[in-house]
Amino acid sequence: TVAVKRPLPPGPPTGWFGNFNLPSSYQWLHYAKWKELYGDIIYVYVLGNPIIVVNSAQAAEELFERRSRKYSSRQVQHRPVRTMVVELMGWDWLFSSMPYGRRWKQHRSLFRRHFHKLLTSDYYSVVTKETYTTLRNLAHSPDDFAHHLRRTAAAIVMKISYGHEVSDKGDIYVTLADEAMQGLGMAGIFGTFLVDYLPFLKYVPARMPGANFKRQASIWRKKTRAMIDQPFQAVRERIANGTAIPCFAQKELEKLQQDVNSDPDYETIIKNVAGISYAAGADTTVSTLLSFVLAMLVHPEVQTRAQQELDDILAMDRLPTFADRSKLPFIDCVVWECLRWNPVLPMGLARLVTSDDEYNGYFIPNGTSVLPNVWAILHDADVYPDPLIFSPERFSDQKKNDDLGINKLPWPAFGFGRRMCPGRWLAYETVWFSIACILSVYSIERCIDENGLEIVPEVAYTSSLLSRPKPFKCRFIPRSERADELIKGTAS
Ligand code: HEM
Repeated sequence: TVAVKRPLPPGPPTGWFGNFNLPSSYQWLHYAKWKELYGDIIYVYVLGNPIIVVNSAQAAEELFERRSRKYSSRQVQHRPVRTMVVELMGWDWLFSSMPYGRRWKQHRSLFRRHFHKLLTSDYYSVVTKETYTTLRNLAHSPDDFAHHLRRTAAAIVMKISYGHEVSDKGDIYVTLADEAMQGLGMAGIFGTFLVDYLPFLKYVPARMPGANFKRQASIWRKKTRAMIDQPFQAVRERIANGTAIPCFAQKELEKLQQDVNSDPDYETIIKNVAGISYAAGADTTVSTLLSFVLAMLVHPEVQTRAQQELDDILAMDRLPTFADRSKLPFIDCVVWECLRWNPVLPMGLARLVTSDDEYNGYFIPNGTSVLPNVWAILHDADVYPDPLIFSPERFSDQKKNDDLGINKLPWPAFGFGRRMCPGRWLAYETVWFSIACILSVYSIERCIDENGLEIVPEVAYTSSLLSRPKPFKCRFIPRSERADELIKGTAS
């Protein structure tokens, strides 16, 4: 029999030399537009790199979930090489970018052992303490709300991973990690640097004209190493001098010391897993929280409704606890809508197909990079009516939604299948608790201009791999004298 050659999925035509430029900003919006022209899956061939963009939930489910065996890898030794980030900038310890295989599984299973859904209650006390600190910080310097929210997210993961108490300003490890992450944010979208497509460019000497990327990469590389080495080293030292604070790194290191048959590489795995919570967990959580603040300014009616729900349960006399969760369903809807409205990773994290495949009659070649357009999936108007509107109510009657086949919970914000975000339980609880606490004691209000008119901030997001609201201003005002007392009371 003669094999029938299937066509590649449709997509924009590439020039003779494969000289096609992918959109370099707000990719998700471009690809969502292309969906109207080319459909659910789009094929582009850029300088020898086949790329597929997945634009619908249905295609994402089929490929990433049902065919997860083929679609759960990131880069391998060939393409997409992500040469800039992984090889030149030293992010090889990040298991979110590891190829599917034994090494990734070792990392992921160690991570899961500490961040499993059933274990999130272990972290309630850390989340509560750090959120309370934020409530007080918001009273002292409300204009710095973005900084305070960031501190909460950073402090929670640093405490859990390293037992490190984050200081309010200029924390040593947070500063190190932020500097390293800045480079990742800039280089993180596949194809930002030409060297991603043409890996041999990595051999270009750094002195050469045009080799700016190499000089930049070596500066970033030092920061990347410091971020992963220094806080871990501090835990090792504390164990050695008997002052260890309970945390992920301490527990695993002590276990390792008692295990005579351990794999010598295991300490590296512990170190890598400790480092990833900050890399993957801090900015993602902050972005979601900033989306929440922005949404409250643009949709004050949502804030009123959420506060009504909180007041009915708490009578404005106490702060919420995790035990109140089941009685505050609207706060859950707000969290889901924050995750959907402007997803933190609008293009998810790229995957790699590890053998030839076929989808809907189209051929998908081995080695194709697969980019999930999470933004398009969560803004499909057939599934999320009025997708651009922030409307938590859409999630309030899941039974009715299921019957109508609409408003599915936006899990794609956390990715898909075997590589889905393993930190999602902690992330969700952190965001939920912050929102519940903030709204129970603060009113988030618009600033007033010189003519006494309210300023409605623009809903504008950055176009980086990790998208966050562009800076905006607002006011955090304690809702009452009792609210003020509750905020002060968190210090005790
Ligand atoms: C609202 C906050 C968060 C969002 C929206 C988010 C979203 C995501 C997404 C979209 C992925 C890629 C999944 C895929 O390829 O299908 C991912 C991966 C990952 N996330 Fe999160 N995340 C958040 C918070 C966290 C936190 C707090 C942690 C750690 C404590 C974390 C740890 C990870 C790790 C380790 C991976 C890599 C998984 C792998 O490749 O196997 N995330 N996250």
